[in-house]
Amino acid sequence: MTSDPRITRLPAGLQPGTPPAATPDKAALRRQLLAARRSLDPATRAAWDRALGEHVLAWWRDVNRPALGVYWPLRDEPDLHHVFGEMTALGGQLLLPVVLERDAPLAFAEWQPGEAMVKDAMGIAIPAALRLQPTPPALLVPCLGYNAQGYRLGYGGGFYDRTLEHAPRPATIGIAYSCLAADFDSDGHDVALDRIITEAG
Ligand SMILES: Nc1nc2c(c(=O)[nH]1)N(C=O)[C@@H](CNc1ccc(C(=O)N[C@@H](CCC(=O)O)C(=O)O)cc1)CN2
Ligand SMILES: Nc1ncnc2c1ncn2[C@@H]1O[C@H](COP(=O)(O)OP(=O)(O)OP(=O)(O)O)[C@@H](O)[C@H]1O
Repeated sequence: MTSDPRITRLPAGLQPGTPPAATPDKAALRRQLLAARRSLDPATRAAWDRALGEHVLAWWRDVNRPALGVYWPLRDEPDLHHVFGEMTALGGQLLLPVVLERDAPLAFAEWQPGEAMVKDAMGIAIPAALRLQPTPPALLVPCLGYNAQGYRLGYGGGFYDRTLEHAPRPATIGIAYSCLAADFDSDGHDVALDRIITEAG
């Protein structure tokens, strides 16, 4: 097992550390980044998830907040399940995002690692016993892509942006593999994340 980026199989023109050229077409960029993430070698992905988990744990030990919004990985997003137990042991309540309606902010539900899950209408895993809570003071935000200014590209629902436009704005940590760095312009409604954590730190 290795974290050597040379063993990844990325599409031509999308090698680690080489952001793709700026494109005005976010749909095309989403397809490109989804393909890049899907094509990651499983051993590399596992090593990167372990490294990401360590960085997130170190951040969580420092920030000392009562609750953290995490995510259940979708479409080859980094999987941080291996550190969620330890994060709970450190004292924080974990919450998962829940889409209650389109064109609206996310809701958040209390979640304990290991509890029963169901799929919602969009096919996203949510706790079977939905215990809704206010937006947490800190959020891990999965990024399909991210740019040098800390803006994120998601799946096009606008849910995180609509969540972050409300006060009090949570501390936001974008989670991504470093090969998903991209060059795109932010839109007026986009909210920059406080920090992006990748496998590199
Ligand atoms: N792991 C994880 N959970 C999450 C999110 C996430 O980004 N990651 N979300 C973060 O928001 C919410 C789900 N958001 C989603 C937004 C759009 C689509 C979706 O299928 N979009 C269509 C295109 C829609 C359009 O262009 O209008 C698609 O991709 O085909 C799926 C989930 C809540 N849970
Ligand atoms: N705060 C907002 N107010 C109004 N419309 C918004 C807001 N945020 C996003 N939108 C709209 O939602 C749609 C998707 O936004 P965007 O492309 O930024 O999604 P995304 O961040 O990739 O998706 P997601 O957060 O669900 O993963 C766009 O049509 C955008 O105009």
